[in-house]
Amino acid sequence: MQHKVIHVAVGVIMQQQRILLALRSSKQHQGGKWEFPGGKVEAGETVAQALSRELQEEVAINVTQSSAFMQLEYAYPEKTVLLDIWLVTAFDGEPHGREGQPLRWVDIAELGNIEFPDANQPIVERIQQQFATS
Ligand SMILES: Nc1nc2c([nH]c(=O)n2[C@H]2C[C@H](O)[C@@H](COP(=O)(O)OP(=O)(O)OP(=O)(O)O)O2)c(=O)[nH]1
Ligand SMILES: [Mg+2]
Repeated sequence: MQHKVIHVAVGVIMQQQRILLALRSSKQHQGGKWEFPGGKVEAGETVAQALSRELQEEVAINVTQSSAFMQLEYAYPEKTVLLDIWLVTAFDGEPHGREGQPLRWVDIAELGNIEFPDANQPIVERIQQQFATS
């Protein structure tokens, strides 16, 4: 059966070769896994607007510099998502989990060791390709 595709704004928040991750609560879809903060694009919003809103709501930052990074559609058994992934390279504020979720900064080189939602593998590969240090 063909379901509606859920459009999601996702922020790869980068600072000094590290990326900010948040733990999805066990009650959420793909719960217990680490994610790039973000959420669903609402009707009438641009993706950039959704990204700014979600990052303010979830991790209390104000995005000041971002650029489109990649898009990826992924079919979970229960829903299909279109992840619209943006690189956030500057922001105001000190990130904290406004919904009680733990946050962590992870070195780009360590991203391969993190348990992400199943859709995220190509995102991790692309970040590591583009920002490899050694
Ligand atoms: N934010 C985020 N969502 C992801 C990632 N990878 C991935 O498959 N997803 C999926 C999980 C969810 O089905 C969907 C995002 O929904 P969400 O739960 O963040 O949406 P939201 O913040 O608007 O939350 P809610 O109001 O519906 O509770 O995208 C990721 O890295 N970050
Ligand atoms: Mg969310």
